[in-house]
Amino acid sequence: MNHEIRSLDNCLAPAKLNLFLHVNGRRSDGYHLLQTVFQLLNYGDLLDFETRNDGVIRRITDIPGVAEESDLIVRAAKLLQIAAKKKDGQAKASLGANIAIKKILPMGGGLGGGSSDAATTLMTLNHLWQTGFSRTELMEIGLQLGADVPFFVFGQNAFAEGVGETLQAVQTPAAWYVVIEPGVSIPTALIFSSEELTRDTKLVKIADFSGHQRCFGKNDLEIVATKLFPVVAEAISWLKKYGDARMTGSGACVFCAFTDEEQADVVLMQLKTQKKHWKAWKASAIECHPLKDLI
Ligand SMILES: C[C@](O)(CO)[C@H](O)COP(=O)(O)OP(=O)(O)OC[C@H]1O[C@@H](n2ccc(N)nc2=O)[C@H](O)[C@@H]1O
Ligand SMILES: Nc1ncnc2c1ncn2[C@@H]1O[C@H](COP(=O)(O)OP(=O)(O)OP(=O)(O)O)[C@@H](O)[C@H]1O
Repeated sequence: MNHEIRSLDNCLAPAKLNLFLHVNGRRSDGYHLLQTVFQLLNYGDLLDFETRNDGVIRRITDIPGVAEESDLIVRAAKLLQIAAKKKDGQAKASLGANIAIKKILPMGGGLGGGSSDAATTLMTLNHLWQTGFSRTELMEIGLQLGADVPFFVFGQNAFAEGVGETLQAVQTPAAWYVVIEPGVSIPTALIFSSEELTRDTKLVKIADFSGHQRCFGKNDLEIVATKLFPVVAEAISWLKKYGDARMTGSGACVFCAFTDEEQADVVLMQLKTQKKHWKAWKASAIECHPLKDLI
């Protein structure tokens, strides 16, 4: 057994955007069948990991509003610990970790923050604990935590189907994205449970997306989210002056793509003077998760 304390600092949990998000149906368990393209950004939460030899898992920084035991980071570490014990019995009984997080991504923002934190935890601890799970095994563990977790473990921009777990790598355009945080937190379940949600968008083929790239499709969750949260509609309509703005995931964040960083800077400057109360930032599209090669 390896008793050495091992650590990795500043591990990125990147944000994702849903470049489009179609709702195609609903399963008998209430979960929705989707088609979406996930885009990774070079912007996100930062996590530090240090192993311990006493089997204890600790989140050593506070996240206001998220209790330690319900934090997706802690739940991910515990699921990995259980899976390792099942696989390797006694040898893995002492696996523990201290985990610190610098929370950058807004909660209920549609950027996949909690899911990405969980995926970064699975990938990093699998490496530090030397538990040897494959990418597919980690994606299966991740799916128990949330529909978006498998994508982050997959580690590449992807066309997703099913509830988000059937993934196919996809080429997306190089771009700078301006993202507006309208200042509300939107619970994903609230949007999916709306009677006004349309669930019958026709299935598309990934080849259709590859042809059109940036302006392809729509976000079916947008109609419901903007009705319940008018500030999201306001953000979309403000950003639409500059391009094809839309909402990511179940909201609340709104984004628009630009070819050049300078164009993104101009939009951010305008926003600063006209809409001082909205937080906004730019990030570039990335092809792979920075921790992809840990697995
Ligand atoms: C909207 C997306 O962000 C698109 O990327 C995801 O599909 C949501 O992923 P997530 O935040 O990881 O969501 P989960 O924590 O798995 O689910 C939250 C709630 O959203 C609803 N939900 C989620 C995903 C899905 N395909 N169908 C659903 O109906 C369910 O009511 C579920 O209880
Ligand atoms: N580490 C975490 N970071 C953020 N939220 C967490 C975390 N752990 C648990 N949660 C819970 O998950 C909820 C959803 O947070 P998250 O930031 O993932 O939303 P989101 O960006 O809308 O996700 P998605 O795009 O997947 O719908 C939060 O309101 C919070 O209660």
